[in-house]
Amino acid sequence: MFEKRILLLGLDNAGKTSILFQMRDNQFKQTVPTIGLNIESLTHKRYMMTLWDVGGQATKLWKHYFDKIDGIVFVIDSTDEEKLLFARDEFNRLLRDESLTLIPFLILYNKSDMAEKSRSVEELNGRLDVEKARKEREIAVNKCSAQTGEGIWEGIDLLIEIFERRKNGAHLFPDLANQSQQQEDKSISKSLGMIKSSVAQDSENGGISVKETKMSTGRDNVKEQ
Ligand SMILES: Nc1nc2c(ncn2[C@@H]2O[C@H](COP(=O)(O)OP(=O)(O)OP(=O)(O)O)[C@@H](O)[C@H]2O)c(=O)[nH]1
Ligand SMILES: [Mg+2]
Repeated sequence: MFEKRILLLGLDNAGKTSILFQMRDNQFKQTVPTIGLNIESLTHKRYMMTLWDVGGQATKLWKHYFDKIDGIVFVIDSTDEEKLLFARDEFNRLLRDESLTLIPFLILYNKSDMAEKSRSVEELNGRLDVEKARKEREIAVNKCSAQTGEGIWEGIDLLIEIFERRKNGAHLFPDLANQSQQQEDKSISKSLGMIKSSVAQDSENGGISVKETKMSTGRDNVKEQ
């Protein structure tokens, strides 16, 4: 079983909580605007996913949840012409955020059940400039409806395909992945170096005093350079 932390982001009223409840309960439930967040852990295929549904009214607070996440599901109301521009701004802000450089995205164009108002994937992709963003980021896209449930799991499966590819060492942007790996390795060996020298100092002062220094690298088999 693989554990993944996934953030559900998007403007208020996009349908994040409705999607989360549909995934959890297999039915459409009435929601109220989210103040704070909802968290649900769901198992799908070989993945244990913890989904963090963050309220869309306070977009400035999103960054507090960026640490240690594996994917972002960005939900857009496909029927809301007026809000598309704001959604694009927020989407671009996420793409520019340095701590998210390697994070894959799934964009869900929600409310597809409102057939008359719901825009096509092609049009929405164009409005968000998804093709441009895809030049340096893995972005899956799907239309869905939290009301009928259609398209949600299909979208999640696309995200899982990205996780699977990466697990097998096939990163779509290997240069970016390597660069970030090297930076991580450097900062880890720097920390290990600091621990070593502090232990050495202690033994010079006569006696071995082992300091309680716990480190979590987040990775196994870290090689020192
Ligand atoms: N027709 C239709 N309505 C939907 C769908 N998804 C959500 N809604 C409605 O859209 C409104 C907002 O849904 P929420 O799930 O609360 O939206 P949210 O993104 O969580 O909003 P915040 O918590 O404010 O960020 C509610 O009235 C939902 O019933 C959908 O797929 N189809
Ligand atoms: Mg909500």
